[in-house]
Amino acid sequence: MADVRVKICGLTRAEDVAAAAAAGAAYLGFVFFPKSPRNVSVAEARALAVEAPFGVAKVGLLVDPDDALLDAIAAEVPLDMIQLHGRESPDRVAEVRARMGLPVMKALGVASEADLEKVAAYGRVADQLLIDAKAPEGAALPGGNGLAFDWTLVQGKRWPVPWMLAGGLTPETAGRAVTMTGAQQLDVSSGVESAPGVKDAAKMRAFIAATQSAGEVPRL
Ligand SMILES: O=C(O)c1ccccc1N[C@@H]1O[C@H](COP(=O)(O)O)[C@@H](O)[C@H]1O
Repeated sequence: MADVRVKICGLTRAEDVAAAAAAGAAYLGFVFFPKSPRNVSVAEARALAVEAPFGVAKVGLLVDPDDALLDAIAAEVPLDMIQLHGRESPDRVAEVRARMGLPVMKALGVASEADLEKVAAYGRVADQLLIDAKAPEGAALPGGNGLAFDWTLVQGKRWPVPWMLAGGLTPETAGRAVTMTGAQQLDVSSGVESAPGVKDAAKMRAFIAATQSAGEVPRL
């Protein structure tokens, strides 16, 4: 049995927050990005976050946020972590971390070995890394596209801080993702939806169950 921590991202309804937590999610993600079908306003995120069960980490996903948005979220939404999913530099990651007084997880889009060269610089300033598929050129969203990357790129890698695997994961692929990469944390959004932005409780349960019954996490 693998003790894998799962983040369910892009929650927009109270019933989905409850279902994700009941299924065993370790992290709940709220997307603050108007182009996303999973976007929530600051007020909507607050309503969801205050009802989230104790002990489940609430993560705010932002894409190149300005300080006004950060301050509005800090004032209203009880979060435990910030996920930066844009083109934020290492210096900006450090600034956001200090401004919010919260740990920051920096997402890095990966399509080739060269993309992993950035890990060292971000590993010095971020608390966690999220290794995601690189969004295609011209895509409306920098993540949440249901696209996977070549997992062999992360096999055997050691990161300076804890990391999550993301990108196109589904209940059908989650177990193999854990076994192949040794990831101890997975992040999923579109793979547990019945339509863009609509979470599916059965898929969330199946996803988390698949991670827990995956083979022993190999020591790579
Ligand atoms: O989910 C979104 O709408 C989103 C928008 C903007 C940036 C990131 C987004 N989601 C993150 O993308 C990855 C992969 O998602 P998927 O499982 O392939 O749909 C994940 O980290 C989400 O948090």
